[in-house]
Amino acid sequence: MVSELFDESQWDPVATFDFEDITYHRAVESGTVRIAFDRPAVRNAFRPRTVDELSDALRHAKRQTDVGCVLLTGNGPSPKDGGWAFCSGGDQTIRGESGYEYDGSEPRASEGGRLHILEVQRQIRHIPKVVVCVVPGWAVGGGHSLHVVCDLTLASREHAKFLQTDPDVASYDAGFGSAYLARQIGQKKAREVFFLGKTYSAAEAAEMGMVNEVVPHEELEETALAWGERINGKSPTAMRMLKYGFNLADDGFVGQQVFAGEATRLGYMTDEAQEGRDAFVEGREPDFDDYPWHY
Ligand SMILES: CC(C)(COP(=O)(O)OP(=O)(O)OC[C@H]1O[C@@H](n2cnc3c(N)ncnc32)[C@H](O)[C@@H]1OP(=O)(O)O)[C@@H](O)C(=O)NCCC(=O)NCCSC(=O)CCC(=O)c1ccccc1C(=O)O
Repeated sequence: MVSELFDESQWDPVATFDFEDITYHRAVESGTVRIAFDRPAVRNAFRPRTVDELSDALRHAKRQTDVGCVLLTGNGPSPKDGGWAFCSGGDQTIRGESGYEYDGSEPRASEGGRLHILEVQRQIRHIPKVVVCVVPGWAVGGGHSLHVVCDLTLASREHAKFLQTDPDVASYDAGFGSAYLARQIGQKKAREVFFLGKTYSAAEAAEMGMVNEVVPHEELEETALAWGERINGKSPTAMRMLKYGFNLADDGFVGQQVFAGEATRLGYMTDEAQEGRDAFVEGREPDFDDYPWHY
């Protein structure tokens, strides 16, 4: 069983990979993929292997031109105690002096401690698709930050809980996890999340503006899939430009670069741009007379 909420008839495994810490599926009937933490016994805490796998799955999803929506969730419940989690952040049991450490048997063990969940945050931020965080239980620490960076968050009414423990374990996401959270819920509330470390229910998180919708636990994944279908019905170009437009001001020059790159792609697709290319290739002056100075 992948997860108690997972409907096998709606999904095919993505065969390219042999993941250990996550599962990766593609919807049978729509351009939606589902990437899920699969360490429910530790509330889906991530270790370096988990982060590598997440990164590989996101890189693969990015390149699927018929996929418009990525669902990021956590499998469950825990076989130990039945508890549910999206993700409880970095696995504290393998945290070394300079980051989270591979187990000695893994090929990358010699690389030392890693903090590369931040690279995954940037992948989520830049992927030209809508990423929906589907929260079936705890979203804590680095798991909370992942929910913050996703485009939308859908939460289980009964089991979703939101908590920032970073300062309890002397960690600090001083990037998207805190500063971008403040954009979502306001400075006072974001500071409360980190400085008081209170646990918020799904309803409270929705009230604060960091969760889009709260649904009964049993309906979580079917609602997420329905959101994916809705998203996939829209114009890919419009959705991509909107995502990058939403990101632009907060992401500085990188935000501008990503948005401008897509604007360049649109430019390349015009006859006008092709005239520029053809003129160079044919060794003649370009003739842009047919192309108006639009206003
Ligand atoms: C998540 C809890 C609130 C759940 O509480 P509860 O339901 O009572 O369950 P427990 O009995 O506590 O837990 C069950 C079981 O799971 C183990 N476990 C839970 N979380 C972790 C974890 N993060 N690491 C390792 N193991 C975990 C727990 O020990 C139990 O095991 P048993 O063997 O059954 O006893 C609660 O569990 C909790 O508070 N967990 C810790 C949350 C936490 O502090 N997370 C780390 C925050 S720091 C972080 O995530 C850093 C991330 C990062 O890489 C980063 C780096 C640089 C900049 C920014 C970041 C960033 O934040 O993203």
